[in-house]
Amino acid sequence: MKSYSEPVSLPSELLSVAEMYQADRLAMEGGVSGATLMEAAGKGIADLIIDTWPTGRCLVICGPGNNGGDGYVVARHLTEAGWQIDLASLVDPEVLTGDAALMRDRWEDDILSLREVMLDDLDLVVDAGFGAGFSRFLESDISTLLSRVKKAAVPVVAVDMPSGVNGDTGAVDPGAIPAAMTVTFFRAKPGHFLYPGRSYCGRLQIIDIGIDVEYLEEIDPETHLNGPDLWRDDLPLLTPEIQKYSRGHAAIVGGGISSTGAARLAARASLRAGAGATTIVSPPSALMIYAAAMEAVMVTSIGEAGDFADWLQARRIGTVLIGPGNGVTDRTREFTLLALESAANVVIDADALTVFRDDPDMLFSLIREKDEGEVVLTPHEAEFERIFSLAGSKLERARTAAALSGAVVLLKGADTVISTPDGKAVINYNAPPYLATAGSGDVLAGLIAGLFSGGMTAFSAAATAVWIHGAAGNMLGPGLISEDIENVIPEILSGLFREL
Ligand SMILES: NC(=O)C1=CN([C@@H]2O[C@H](COP(=O)(O)OP(=O)(O)OC[C@H]3O[C@@H](n4cnc5c(N)ncnc54)[C@H](O)[C@@H]3O)[C@@H](O)[C@H]2O)[C@@H](O)CC1
Ligand SMILES: Nc1ncnc2c1ncn2[C@@H]1O[C@H](COP(=O)(O)OP(=O)(O)O)[C@@H](O)[C@H]1O
Ligand SMILES: [K+]
Repeated sequence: MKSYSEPVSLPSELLSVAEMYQADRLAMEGGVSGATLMEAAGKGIADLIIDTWPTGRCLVICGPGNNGGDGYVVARHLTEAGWQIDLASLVDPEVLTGDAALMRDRWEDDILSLREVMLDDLDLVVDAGFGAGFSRFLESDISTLLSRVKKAAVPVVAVDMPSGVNGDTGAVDPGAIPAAMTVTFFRAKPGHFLYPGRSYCGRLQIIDIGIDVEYLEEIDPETHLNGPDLWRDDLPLLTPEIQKYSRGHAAIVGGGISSTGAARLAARASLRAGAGATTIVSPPSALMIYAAAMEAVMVTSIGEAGDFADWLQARRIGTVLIGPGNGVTDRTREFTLLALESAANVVIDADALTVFRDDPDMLFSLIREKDEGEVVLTPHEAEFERIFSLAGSKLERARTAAALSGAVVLLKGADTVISTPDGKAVINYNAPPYLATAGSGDVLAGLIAGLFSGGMTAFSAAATAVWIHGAAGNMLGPGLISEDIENVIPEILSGLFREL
């Protein structure tokens, strides 16, 4: 199974299953019948198949609902185009109702039962078993058929969702099989982009079936795919009068003598992302290491927590990043609390999250009480688990965590989710697996600090940083190490600024 494919440009709105049904309803109220939508859906899929594969023999698997209805339409159009079609129903076709029953009636050829399905000499399978309406689990006769399809190694085209993949959560039934292509309608769903669902979709195609884009205004979707359209206008623009401190001064709290790399990576990324100045706050014992290693990044030595608070104020620090390589220590904890009490924006990463594992509520109440400045939390799954014990999809967990903590929560991974406390969320999809390398999270945290310093909001800074990080991963490709990432930031930023 191919687990990573190069990103393509797609509409940014993601609709939950309920929002998709709402779009469907609005279209019907607007005068487009359900049968017209279904006909357009099936015809659109058949056209894509005809454009992609040479004419051959295809098995269309039809389920009990409207996803199955789409399957009957695909079968009819492929037949008209000269394909040889076997059509099998997962249920007694008599149980179909509404538009699906209508499309079944327009199918003039045989309908096979599961037992009658032959998989020899097939060129393609169309999976129109279950789509948006899938719930519970795949029954064994269906799983058995799907596993036979998988064994036959025939390419599968999934209608809307691969059967067994949840459109809201990306959860996958053990009986589901990966598609070569998934064709969905109007707008994609979170389950197309959240793992493991994403790796079952193959190439995702979104087709227009006659639902007016104007309905998006009424639906007002809360989830988007991450991309420049969402935050390009927030990028900090430089004017001729600008000077370094008006571009923002970021402080990166550094760790002790044996773990200085993380803060160094973060500090350089912060400068690259646009902080006018960046200073590493070193424990006195490690000062020489930081000082010898850094050029443009400044270094200061602070031992006592009280001195840290005074320094933040005196140097008018706009953004503090704390956590990378800091150690799960009293110092990390005290400095985090002081940063939250200051007027600065705060990015809390790595050890500065873990250090609150026994009393996360204390952290959250300080974040919620913070007068000035915003907060971003950047946990990977294990760190997230330590401070939030939440069940549900990655999207639900990030949303709930943001609401609970009062911070923007950035839950890392191949499908990083970023959510605001009021539930606005993005799913990132441009990050290649080359980024799974030591220190890449430190660079990400530094990018957020730099963008935050430049004046972006917490949500925009987080979303922009994750997208730039992903773009860097794609530019660098195999062999990437975290030190490389900063080198391609200027080129990526130039591209973004050119589009302004
Ligand atoms: N929303 C839209 O705009 C459009 C939707 N269309 C199609 O309609 C689909 C949604 O239709 P439905 O709401 O009928 O949903 P589905 O056809 O995806 O599935 C629902 C049916 O499957 C049954 N079912 C669900 N989980 C099951 C399980 N584990 N085992 C056995 N049976 C199960 C349900 O009882 C119901 O009969 C979409 O995926 C799409 O393919 C298209 O026709 C075009 C327009
Ligand atoms: N398989 C993957 N595909 C894409 N991005 C990934 C993958 N695994 C990790 N990443 C990204 O790499 C970064 C790793 O961060 P983190 O886990 O904090 O590592 P570290 O602590 O070594 O810096 C995160 O931004 C994460 O989203
Ligand atoms: K399907």
